[in-house]
Amino acid sequence: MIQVQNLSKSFQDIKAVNDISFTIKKGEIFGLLGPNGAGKSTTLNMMSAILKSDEGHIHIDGNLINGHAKTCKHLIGVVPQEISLYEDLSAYKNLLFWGNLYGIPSKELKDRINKTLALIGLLDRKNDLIKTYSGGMKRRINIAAALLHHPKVLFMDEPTVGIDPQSRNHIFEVIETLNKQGMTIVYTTHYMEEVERLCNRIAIIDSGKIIAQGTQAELKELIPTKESIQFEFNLLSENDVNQLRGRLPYPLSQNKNKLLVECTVQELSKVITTCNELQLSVEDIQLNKVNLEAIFLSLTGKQLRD
Ligand SMILES: Nc1ncnc2c1ncn2[C@@H]1O[C@H](COP(=O)(O)OP(=O)(O)OP(=O)(O)O)[C@@H](O)[C@H]1O
Repeated sequence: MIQVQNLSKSFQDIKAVNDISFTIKKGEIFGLLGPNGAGKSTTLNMMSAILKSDEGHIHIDGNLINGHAKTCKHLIGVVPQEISLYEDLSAYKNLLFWGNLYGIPSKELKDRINKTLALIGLLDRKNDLIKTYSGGMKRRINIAAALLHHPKVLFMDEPTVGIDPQSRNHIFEVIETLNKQGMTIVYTTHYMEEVERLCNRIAIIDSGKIIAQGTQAELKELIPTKESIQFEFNLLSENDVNQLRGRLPYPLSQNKNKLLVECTVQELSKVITTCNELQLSVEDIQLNKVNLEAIFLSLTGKQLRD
């Protein structure tokens, strides 16, 4: 559905996007994950023809996009980072305004607005002024505005920044419903939990470059670190650790009363049984998962939210 080839963009001497390429299949939720300033918005702005690229090509549903805003208009729905609504108008009137910009016939538009408001869970608030809405509700109206013209793909630029957890969940549910209906979605964020929950495939972007891409399982293969489980005991002597070493086939490392065992969750019961046999009382257990944060750290030497 989407092909991005060797895309680059500079602002004076800042190389905001540096020779990136990726392909997105129809019906996928594709995540662009990276810290602030990584180049996510610049990429999305080029993909929606808001910005012209210096180099490279973008094709969406067979159409060459490269700066052709007209081609994009009906193909793409864009949910920008900023809320773009009139505070003194109701949600319904805001959506009427957006729908008219797309030339949707008025009878059809009313029906679409009601359906879209129902989808985002705000039909009962449709006549309330936007200024009475919470930040999260405004975001949901922003999403509705991007859907009225029935685009084939939806671009969402950090749609959950600065909103409460309940609205965040609501937005996730909307995204999942849209995706089930077949919508292809490009989702940018610096929250790894969001891409872990939502995205089929992910490109990790840093300093304008894609440093890794693939499914979560593929990305996890990129680093040698395995899952590990940390046990905390009431008391743990060197002799206890030696006994555990003799009985367990996993690498162990001790730090005072804590023991790091390089095993998977599936192997946890074996460790607990052995601890019970040795009469070691486990106080706490913590799972250290190989997540995207760990992958980012391993590939760049820094935290996602540095
Ligand atoms: N219009 C512009 N003029 C000058 N520099 C820009 C412009 N837009 C973006 N940049 C710079 O390009 C780089 C990438 O910015 P971009 O907004 O694409 O990053 P991002 O990953 O979306 O981050 P954020 O989450 O902070 O929006 C940054 O160094 C930014 O300062």
